[in-house]
Amino acid sequence: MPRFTTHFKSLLTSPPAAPPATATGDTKAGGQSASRADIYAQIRTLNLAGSSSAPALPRIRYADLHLIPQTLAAFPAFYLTDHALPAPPFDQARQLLTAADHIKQGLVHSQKSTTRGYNHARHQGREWWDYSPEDGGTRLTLPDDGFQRASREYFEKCISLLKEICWEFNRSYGETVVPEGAVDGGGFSTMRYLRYSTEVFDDSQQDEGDGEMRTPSASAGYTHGQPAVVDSGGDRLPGIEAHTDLSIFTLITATDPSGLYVWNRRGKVFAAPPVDGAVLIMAGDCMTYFTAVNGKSPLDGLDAIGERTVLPTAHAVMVPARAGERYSVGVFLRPKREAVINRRVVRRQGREVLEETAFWWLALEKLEVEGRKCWLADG
Ligand SMILES: O=C(O)CCC(=O)C(=O)O
Ligand SMILES: [Fe+2]
Repeated sequence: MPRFTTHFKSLLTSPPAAPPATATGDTKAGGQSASRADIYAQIRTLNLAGSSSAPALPRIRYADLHLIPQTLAAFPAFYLTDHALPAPPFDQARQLLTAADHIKQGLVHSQKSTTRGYNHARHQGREWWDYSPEDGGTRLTLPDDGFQRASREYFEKCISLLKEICWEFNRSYGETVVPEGAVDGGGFSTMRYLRYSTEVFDDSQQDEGDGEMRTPSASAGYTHGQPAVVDSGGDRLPGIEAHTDLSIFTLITATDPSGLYVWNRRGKVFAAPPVDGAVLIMAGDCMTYFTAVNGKSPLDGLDAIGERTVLPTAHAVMVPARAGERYSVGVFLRPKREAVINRRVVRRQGREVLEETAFWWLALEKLEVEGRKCWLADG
């Protein structure tokens, strides 16, 4: 069976199925997909010019959740406004990510989990800590009641909101898009505090800096080897390489300076700066499995892509040189490990059989992808 990587490559670099009539995000004339080099060139240009010169992402009010399914079939992400979420826990992110090294060391997961606790990977201009929801967020965390309360509250409220968006898909389409039991108890959801700063560069390995974003080689952690993001002058910038998230939905809030970019299936880049009082919502890999054409899977390539299919939001962070530190908080709604995320019909030994894909399989398969995450666009 061809690798998962190849299929996703073809999904994201081939002209998409016709968007719905109301869609405007994807209808760039010509329908040509952009190469990875084009996308990074666009991001670098916007990054230098300031994000206000980039096309804007749509804004949806909480009262209009029903607009989300059609919006996500047309745009790679959207802002949600007028929600009732608490203030994002940036102070908590700062508190943890600027704590003394010996404190951070005590928060590293003993089994080197990449989704629990303080990350053990080398620092490539960003560092991060993952909230562990088990036992009410009391594991691998700071021994501080205020910190724990604010983190738990933000995580739980965001997860409830993302679940509401899932039910909105089911309601809008009058059928089960997101299986009900998949996110019971929060599934395998988590929350991440990130800090982007030149202070956290790892200087043990230098890069020649030829103006390309780097695909880190696969390792037990997120990255190793070169810094992830290098600008055309050879400056290393805090950032995160191009990827999609292993989630159903991801909710992001960030401080200035801006630095997050998302792009659609035709390679049109949108800036996603922080917007006061709004949260940014992106689609994760699971949405493509949930919204594939009936009986098809993203593993079937373009055949799986219909009008309603939501592709995972490709995104990258590049913080402008000398712009100062950026903090962000990402909340990832994920299914339970054993949840079936897709059923497709395949021919085996001359017979048609129904094949089920479980979330744990997708998670493992994604770990196999060379470079782990940067497998979206050709180029
Ligand atoms: O910092 C951000 O805005 C994005 C972080 C991100 O993409 C991730 O952790 O998966
Ligand atoms: Fe991400």
